[in-house]
Amino acid sequence: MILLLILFSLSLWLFYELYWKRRNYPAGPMPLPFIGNMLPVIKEKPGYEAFRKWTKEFGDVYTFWLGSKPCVVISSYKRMKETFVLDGDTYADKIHQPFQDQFRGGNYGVIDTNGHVWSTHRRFALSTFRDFGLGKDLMQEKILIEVEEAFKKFDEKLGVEQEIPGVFYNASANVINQLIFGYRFDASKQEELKKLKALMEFQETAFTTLKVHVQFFAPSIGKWLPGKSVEELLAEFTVDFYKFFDKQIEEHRSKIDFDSEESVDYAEAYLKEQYKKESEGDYELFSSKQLSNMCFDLWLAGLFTTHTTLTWITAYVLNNPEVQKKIHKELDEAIGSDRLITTADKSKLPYLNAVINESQRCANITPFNQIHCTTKDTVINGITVKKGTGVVPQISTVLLNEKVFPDPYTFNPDRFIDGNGKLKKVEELVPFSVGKRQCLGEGLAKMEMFLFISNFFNRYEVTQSSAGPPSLLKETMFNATARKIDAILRKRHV
Ligand code: HEM
Repeated sequence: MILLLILFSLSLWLFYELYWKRRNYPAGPMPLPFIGNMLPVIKEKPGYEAFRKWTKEFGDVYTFWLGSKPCVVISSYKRMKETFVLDGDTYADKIHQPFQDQFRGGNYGVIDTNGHVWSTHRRFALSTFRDFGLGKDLMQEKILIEVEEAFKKFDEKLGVEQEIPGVFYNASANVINQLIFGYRFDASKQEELKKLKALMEFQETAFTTLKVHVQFFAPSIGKWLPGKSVEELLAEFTVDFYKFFDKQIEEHRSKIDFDSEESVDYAEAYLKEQYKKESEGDYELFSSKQLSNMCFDLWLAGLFTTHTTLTWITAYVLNNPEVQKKIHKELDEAIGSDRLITTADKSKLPYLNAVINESQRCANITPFNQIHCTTKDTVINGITVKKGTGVVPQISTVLLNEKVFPDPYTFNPDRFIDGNGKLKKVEELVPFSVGKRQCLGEGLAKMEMFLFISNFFNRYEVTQSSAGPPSLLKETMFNATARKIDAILRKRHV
């Protein structure tokens, strides 16, 4: 009798897991109880192939189960445009995870917030960055200072093997810190930078343990596994970051001239807006806690992605020496000296821009992308999807779509060059995602990539180290981080 009862319960449970809970979602791969569809993604890191295979099998709208949570995946550019762009408001929210409130101290920041808080602070950050970039060209000025500082570092070891990503890392950290807090990590601030770098490295490795992965997708199982929990790791990693941001904010507050209209960095612009709002009686929207969370989001999102992409571009070029020859030929014809290249030169360098585009496509640094969620009941591909359902713009599948990018795993910048030798606009190049949540730092990132890469290859001939070309393997999940790269640099203009 007991055995029959167990069998009956088991059958009911399997019926629920394998059929009933899935019946109102777009068809997709069969999820396993507790872990959902994570196994194929983990098996073939960083997961591109699992998503491509499901797109071929189920089409460009299917359901992927993150543990026990359904997530509707949109995996073609056409459908992403119909949903995330043309019906953007319906897809603008983000899935809320309880641990976010815990480490942020509430519902703060821009990456994880929704509604009025999110839209106000996204708009404010964008307009502040736009003022720096367009009105005064402050952004380019700051980046070019870092280009020259990076040159000084590289020049110390000309002709011998040296590590490239570390220099790009410091340069990217200086750019984002200049924009947020108005200063760079010069010789007197190296200890500070070292500590922040250690925290970033901790973050990149600590969250890759089995326990964290399982806890994220199947919390009920994950919590029993040995090791540190997501909550413990987040507390450990974020506490010192927030200390750093709060210290900078307090220093700014003590020096600020609230009567001057001009602001030289984001923190100053924010504090002035806070002052204005408070004098109107609003103490909530521009709170101090929100400012430290904004700094957290901008600092981390801005540094990790840019540094990783700069490293990948170098890795792809080192693996393709003929590409570097073409870059040098174009630079010699269009620039012809070692003067600093600026954004005014961008249109003269279509091949270099094509190399950056192709590197971003191949680097494909967000294999899963962020999980959005629907703000109301809606219909996707004829299927009703309830308010609050997870939805992902699966950009990595679009970047590897062989109909748009034939032989998608081959690095071929020429696919972005048209018959007249001009840069081709390819809409499916979406490394910054699409729609209302599209990357907030896209303008900054594009400027950084162009100024660093054009000036780097204009100044140096870059050859591989004795270890050979850098590995292009991606072994981590969710963030396709680049490897260590050693190379030999020689000046091209002497
Ligand atoms: C090559 C560099 C970069 C790449 C490839 C990249 C890519 C992305 C992607 C894929 C998203 C998620 C979009 C979505 O939810 O659908 C995103 C969001 C975001 N990025 Fe970037 N990013 C880069 C650089 C930057 C920089 C330099 C900053 C900082 C200034 C930044 C700040 C942000 C923020 C704050 C968000 C969240 C936006 C929101 O939820 O409204 N990113 N980025």
